[in-house]
Amino acid sequence: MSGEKEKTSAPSSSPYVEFCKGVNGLDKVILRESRGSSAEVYLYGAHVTSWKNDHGEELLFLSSKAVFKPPKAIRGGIPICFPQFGGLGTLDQHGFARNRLWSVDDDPPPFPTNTLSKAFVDLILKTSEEDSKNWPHSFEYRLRIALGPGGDLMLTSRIRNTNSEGKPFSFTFAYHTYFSVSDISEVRVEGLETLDYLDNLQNKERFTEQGDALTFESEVDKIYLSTPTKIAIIDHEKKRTFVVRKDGLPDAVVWNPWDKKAKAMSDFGDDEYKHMLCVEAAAIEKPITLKPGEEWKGRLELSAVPSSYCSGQLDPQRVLLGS
Ligand SMILES: O=P(O)(O)OC[C@H]1O[C@@H](O)[C@H](O)[C@@H](O)[C@@H]1O
Repeated sequence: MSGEKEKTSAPSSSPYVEFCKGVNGLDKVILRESRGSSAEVYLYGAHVTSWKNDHGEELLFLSSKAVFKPPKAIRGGIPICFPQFGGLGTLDQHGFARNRLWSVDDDPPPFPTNTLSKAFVDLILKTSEEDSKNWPHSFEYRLRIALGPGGDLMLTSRIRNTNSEGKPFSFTFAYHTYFSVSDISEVRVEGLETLDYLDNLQNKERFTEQGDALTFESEVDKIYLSTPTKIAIIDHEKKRTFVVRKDGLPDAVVWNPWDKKAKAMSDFGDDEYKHMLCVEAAAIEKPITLKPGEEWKGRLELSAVPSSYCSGQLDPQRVLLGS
């Protein structure tokens, strides 16, 4: 894919980008960086299902019961919620992008910033006749998924209104990232303390978070509002910190189904809630509105770094203020 200009029906692979088949023969792209990190992306949903560091350790949670069969969305990895987050509209839960077959975009418009990465793939989803019945708008959604030389995973969404009759459209959005954690009761999230949130478990009522980092001992489903561009997920047991950097995405959803909801989900193991946490960079409270011809950009950058200890406590300043 990298550097290719011509449109070809079967994209050719390189040492950095391999086009192959995944579960159930679904088309899959593997990105590899020279130091050993990798990522896997299904064209079904433009869904990242794996992100490994240069030691080959998996950083995303993927359920052992995930169903790789349309129209079910894949449970785990990074589902794309577009054009609707959750049930906030008339569409099916989380919109349709996560259960559509995307195409490889052979000739994407140039990116304003130069990326050092050679391990990237550009995907595209356009309006289909079927979707326009429920969401009567014409759009082009371009997604670049890139692995940086240091193993960072970067997702850039560019969504354009291509309506020809002058109609604007609005949407809500989330990168529904499932992080893999050693034990949910040993995890802290920093960067969301003192913020307002809507609690999905209490009719989306608005509350204010206490001053401490978030910890987990029961089901959580909250939409934090106007969040900082950097959030840290600290896994004490693994001594690993995930850093989420986001741009164009003011909100952040934190979700763990805990035991009862886990049992109710057919594509999720009963105990798997212990090993995952969703922290989702999102635009929910204020939907994005695009006039015809306008484009919106939303960027997610994930990195995983070894945690450092400072008098028995992880030092949040180093994580959140460090570059
Ligand atoms: O089962 P789904 O459709 O993938 O959704 C999973 C969860 O996704 C979260 O983003 C929502 O806040 C939760 O309410 C929801 O349960």
